[in-house]
Amino acid sequence: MQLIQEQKCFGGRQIRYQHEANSLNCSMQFSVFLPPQAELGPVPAVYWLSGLTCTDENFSSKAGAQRVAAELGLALIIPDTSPRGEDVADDAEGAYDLGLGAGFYVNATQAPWSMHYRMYDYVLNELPALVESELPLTGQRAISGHSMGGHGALVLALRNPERFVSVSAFAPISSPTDCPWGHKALEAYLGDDKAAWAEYDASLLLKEKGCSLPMLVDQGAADNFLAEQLKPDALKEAAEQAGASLELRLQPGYDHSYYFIASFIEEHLRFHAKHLSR
Ligand SMILES: N[C@@H](CCC(=O)N[C@@H](CS)C(=O)NCC(=O)O)C(=O)O
Repeated sequence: MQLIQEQKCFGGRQIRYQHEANSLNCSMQFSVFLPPQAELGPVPAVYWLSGLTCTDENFSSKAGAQRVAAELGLALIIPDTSPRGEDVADDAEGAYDLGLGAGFYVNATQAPWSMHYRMYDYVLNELPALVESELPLTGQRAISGHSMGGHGALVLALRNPERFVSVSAFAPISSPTDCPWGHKALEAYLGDDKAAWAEYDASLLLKEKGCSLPMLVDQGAADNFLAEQLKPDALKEAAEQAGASLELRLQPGYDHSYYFIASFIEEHLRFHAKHLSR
């Protein structure tokens, strides 16, 4: 991987890398924050998955996560939200919720998407293997994300609980099989195989498999997407049925923006640090 940008930040390093991603058949950029403790030895990592329209730079520049990550000795690993490049398929109308910037963290099975759209494999396998071999990381991982990325974080953790110590989300798409964003993406990427859709629905996975990991979810009560797209009640019901340890907090007055994320990212990082240090 090639370093393409670096800034000092809270005593640590905010870095941007580029590499050839085998799972995605394209060149990708991602961001990393290494806390000052990484100068002395390996540190655990929190993976952050962003939402629709984002690149790795939205979280890096808007969430203000570095101050607390530096205090807690946590690395932040921030991938992009879809494959990229001129030969990568995009929605014909350039819609923001399909194609570029909208990979939904799935392995697409349908043409033309299946050539590049394998963000599930990329985030679960290729990216951790790469950063853990090249950077001072212990291999302990927590995962979090926002909206489409909250969906990705929950699905990755629920399907692979042995890979993570804890999971959290901000305004996740809690049941993509039951909302317009999810329907559109899952139909395009996976076709009409509803069993395949269910493998990417956090509420259905939680109901079916339960979850041994600690889960923290924050949702803004003034989020425009809450009722139609996000549906956190589905996640809450699934957790109750499965006896899983989900803390779901409705935050009065907060919307869907990075102002909401910036307000609670400290609590999420402290939550993950508690589990990563065990
Ligand atoms: N553009 C869409 C919404 C896209 C959106 O809200 N994206 C969220 C994630 S779902 C985001 O993080 N946007 C980038 C940003 O705020 O920096 C719309 O206006 O309906």
